[in-house]
Amino acid sequence: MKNKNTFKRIFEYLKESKRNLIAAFICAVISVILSLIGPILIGHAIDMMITKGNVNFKSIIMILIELVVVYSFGFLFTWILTYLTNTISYNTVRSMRKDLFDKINSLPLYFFDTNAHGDIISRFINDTDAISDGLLQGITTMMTGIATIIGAIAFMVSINWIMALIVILSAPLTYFMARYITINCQKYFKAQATELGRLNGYVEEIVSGQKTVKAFSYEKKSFDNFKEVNNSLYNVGVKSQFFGALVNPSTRLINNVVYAVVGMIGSVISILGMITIGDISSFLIYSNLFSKPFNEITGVFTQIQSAAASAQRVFDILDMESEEDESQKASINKCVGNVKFEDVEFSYDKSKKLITNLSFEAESGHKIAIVGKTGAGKTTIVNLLMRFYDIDNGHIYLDGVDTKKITRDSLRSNFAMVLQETFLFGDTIANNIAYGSRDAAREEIIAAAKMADADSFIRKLPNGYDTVISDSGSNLSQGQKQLLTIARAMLQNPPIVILDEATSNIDTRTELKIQAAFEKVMEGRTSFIIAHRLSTIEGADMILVMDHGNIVEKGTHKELLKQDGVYASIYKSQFA
Ligand SMILES: Nc1ncnc2c1ncn2[C@@H]1O[C@H](COP(=O)(O)OP(=O)(O)OP(=O)(O)O)[C@@H](O)[C@H]1O
Repeated sequence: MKNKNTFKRIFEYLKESKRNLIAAFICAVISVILSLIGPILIGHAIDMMITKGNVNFKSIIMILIELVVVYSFGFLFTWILTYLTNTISYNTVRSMRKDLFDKINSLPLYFFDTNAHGDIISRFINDTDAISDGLLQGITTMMTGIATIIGAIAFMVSINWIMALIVILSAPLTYFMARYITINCQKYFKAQATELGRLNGYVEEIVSGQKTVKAFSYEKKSFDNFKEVNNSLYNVGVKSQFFGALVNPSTRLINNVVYAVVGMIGSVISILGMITIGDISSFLIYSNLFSKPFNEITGVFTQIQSAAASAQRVFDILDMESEEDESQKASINKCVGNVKFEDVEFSYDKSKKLITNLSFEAESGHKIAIVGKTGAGKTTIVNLLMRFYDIDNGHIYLDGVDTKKITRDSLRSNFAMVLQETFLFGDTIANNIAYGSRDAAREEIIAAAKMADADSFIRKLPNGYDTVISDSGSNLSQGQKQLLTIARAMLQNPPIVILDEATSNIDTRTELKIQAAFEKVMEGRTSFIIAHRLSTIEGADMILVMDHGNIVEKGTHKELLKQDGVYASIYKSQFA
């Protein structure tokens, strides 16, 4: 049932290429008709050279010329057919990839947090490739196959209907044999696509985490893990081919037996004078032409099944629930920057409560520091502020407007984030700074970089602002990357900023630079700073101390020290 639905959905995509499909079908029919005329001509030629000294050379030469013309046109139409089917298959897969990309952009962050990135990439690349191959083979073979079968039947019946009946009756046998085998190996094709995705996921993880792999001397273990996934892909691959490869030879076997039987019967009725040698020759060619598509169709069955399994994996993503449609929601322009959390409840895993009753208010221009031990829920506050995740209960207001009632885009355009894990794109430094402000002029980019104190190091790079960042910034230091993201936030110039202090990998001098840049970016903006070193937040307007998802203390540095609670104990431990 699922398979049937998958084919139906592939067919929906094929509809986009309706014109090309019709043209391909016409080409298929013409090339088949041309290939079917050949055997009749050959039969006539044979009948013209029956006995020694009794050969009609003139007519044979005429037939040869006709044959050359027929086969030349056959070549031309087959070539056009191949070109058209390629276009159809590429177009279909292009549309699928477009839909996939569109879908990926609309999926909630939860999807990326819970799925291996390599597996998602595999669906994009390997699975769509398998669909393309399946379509290419499937369309050509089906079109020419069906036309050849119908044409060959007509020609065979016109030559001798008894022999034709024998050939035709053998066809279902071939079909059922092929079907039986392919149904049985379908599960292996599914497993193959899954294992390929797993392999992709693993390799991606190891490549991007190479530093950690090396630091922990994990090479051997990672190689063992890789071997396990690789072997399991090998095993399902071999199993699917063990059964899949049976299809073609077994159908050929049936066809060859039928071929021999028809030859024998033909020679008997020819002795009885009911059929000429030329007709038997033509008939045998037709019987071959008739059975060939069955072999080919059954041959591509495996490929089509593999394409269907891959298509299912693509459709699984397309069927996932996107973030809620916001076309009816209002947009907000630049806000003043008043933020209010009111009785907010939220948990990632709905069976495990995290934030149960969180309320606080941040006035425009204020600096709010969020502190707490690891896993306390600091990043979660950011996730909720930006609506990367939606809250389960309560309200978050921006300038008094419930953020659920406005579009995510307009909400997010009021924020800039500088995270610990900086992400840079494989583009120039200038374009990376202008990522959130695409229309920015070069002078504005440079001014932002200067404010973030990034200008001096950028100028020392081989191509200055036009230096292309390689592999998400591996040619830059951690501190330099963070300065770039601060410049990005400066350029964006939003009313609210979210800053995540870096905890590691930064030398003291760069850290001071970052601190200074942070101070500048916070000026005149509502700012949320996830602080790890309490020395940097003494001047904050409000410090939220978090534990187990909730705020356990709230106030200024002085007030919290006076309370002598959690904050005071963390502070003392850092400055003891
Ligand atoms: N995407 C997620 N899915 C499920 N649980 C999550 C997810 N992200 C975080 N959590 C859990 O939610 C809790 C709060 O995590 P959060 O990342 O907000 O902590 P944090 O205070 O920012 O920690 P850190 O200082 O280590 O970054 C943790 O128990 C964490 O395991």
